[in-house]
Amino acid sequence: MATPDSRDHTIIQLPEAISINLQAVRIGICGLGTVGSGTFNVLRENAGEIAARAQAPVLVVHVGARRDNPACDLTGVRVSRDIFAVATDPEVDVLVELIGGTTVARELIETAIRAGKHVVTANKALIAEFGNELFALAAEYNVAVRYEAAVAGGIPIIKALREGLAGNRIEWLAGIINGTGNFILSEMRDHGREFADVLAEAQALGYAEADPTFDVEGIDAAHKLVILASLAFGIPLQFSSVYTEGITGVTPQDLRYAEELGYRIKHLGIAKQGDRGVELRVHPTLIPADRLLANVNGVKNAVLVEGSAVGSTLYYGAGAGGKPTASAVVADLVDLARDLSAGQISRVPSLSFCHESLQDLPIVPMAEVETSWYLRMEADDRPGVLSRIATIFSDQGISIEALIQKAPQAGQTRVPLIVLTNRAPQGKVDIAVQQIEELDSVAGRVTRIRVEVLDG
Ligand SMILES: NC(=O)c1ccc[n+]([C@@H]2O[C@H](COP(=O)([O-])OP(=O)(O)OC[C@H]3O[C@@H](n4cnc5c(N)ncnc54)[C@H](O)[C@@H]3O)[C@@H](O)[C@H]2O)c1
Ligand SMILES: N[C@@H](CCO)C(=O)O
Ligand code: NA
Repeated sequence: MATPDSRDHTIIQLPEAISINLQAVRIGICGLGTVGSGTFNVLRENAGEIAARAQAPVLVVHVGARRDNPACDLTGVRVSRDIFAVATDPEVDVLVELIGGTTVARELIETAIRAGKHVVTANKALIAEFGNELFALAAEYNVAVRYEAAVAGGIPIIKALREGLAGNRIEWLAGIINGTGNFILSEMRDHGREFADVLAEAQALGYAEADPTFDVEGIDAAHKLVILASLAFGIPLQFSSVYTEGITGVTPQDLRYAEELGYRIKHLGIAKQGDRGVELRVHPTLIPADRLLANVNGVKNAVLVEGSAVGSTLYYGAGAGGKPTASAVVADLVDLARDLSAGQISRVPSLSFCHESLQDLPIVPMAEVETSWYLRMEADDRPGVLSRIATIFSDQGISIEALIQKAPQAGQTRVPLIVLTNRAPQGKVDIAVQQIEELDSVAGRVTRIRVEVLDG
């Protein structure tokens, strides 16, 4: 590490209390898009507080970017078009990877680790899919890989699970963990806006992934859920085990009917551990409208964690966006700077549990996962139809909590019928739905959305 006065770019005003003789932590940022530019600017704007907390100036010395970003004043900072020049720069202590994706980003991080650099990343796809390998490589080279920004943007949920809740057995967690998806559902519900129109706005605001199907098909939430589940239960990262359903099938009609029934539809990531193993699932979910999670709107995220000792705790804040995500990246940098000054970079294991203690618990098959269900169908409005449907449910041992028949829509002979069931395994519901879809008196497919009450 260099002393700040040995560099020509030390133009940041630091409080006098921070000794100028302290060694600076030298940062290389790769990727100067939404999060990269946010991180660069937060480090500049809050340099005094950051240095006071880190007990050392945290200085960006090298930026790797395809092009400059007008939002960032790069005067005095080395800039390379080749991001690998940052990963091998002997003057860089910590590489911040903010390019995204799992190919070049993986190679970049591995190069940095092999060059003895610590890494901070916001890349949930990379951690979820290749985190096991990256953490092992980092351990081999005695460097840290930090990823607070990878889950729920600015909310310090990784910190909470790795450290704050370390005294608990985590029973389950449920979260709104994709800002773009929550923004879309909120705008559709509150302002009747079109899905595609809101998605375009989320992209313009810098919330969406480079490929927005990751947001709307639930893949991004699945990446994040896998990370949360590993931290919560001490299991290796296993992206392929997550059941993933997005929000593209949620209609304005269902948002409205849910509301009428006293529920809201939210896209949730849910991880639960029980006697039969671990449930890992991402899907739209009806939750009672009076729950805190039901009232998390727009780009906000929230994660509800049920711990054996603490009970329920809830973490809320901005789930996407440049500055909020930068807040998490910079928090990792401050943490790392503190660890570096204490000479203890692996004080907290990457996945909270010691690597040797990670346990590959069985994943509960979806057919066995029990929830309540919202089922909507179009049925003939004539005697006997309701009792046929009710019999199909009772034959599968599924009890009906509510059955509502709506008025027919203009020009329609069939009526929308909504069934709310009590808790039942998905396998039973699959059979009942198939039998209902085969009835002549029911048209088309049955819309199915899970219902969770999220009781602590
Ligand atoms: N945007 C958010 O709100 C948010 C929140 C949390 C995490 N993330 C994650 O942060 C990462 C960055 O996201 P973003 O929204 O800032 O994306 P972005 O597209 O705004 O920025 C990425 C930048 O990296 C650059 N880049 C990509 N490949 C490069 C290469 N090979 N060489 C040089 N530059 C390259 C691009 O030109 C772009 O400027 C992603 O992993 C994303 O999942 C984003
Ligand atoms: N695309 C992501 C960014 C934050 O991880 C989201 O909308 O939540
Ligand atoms: Na976070």
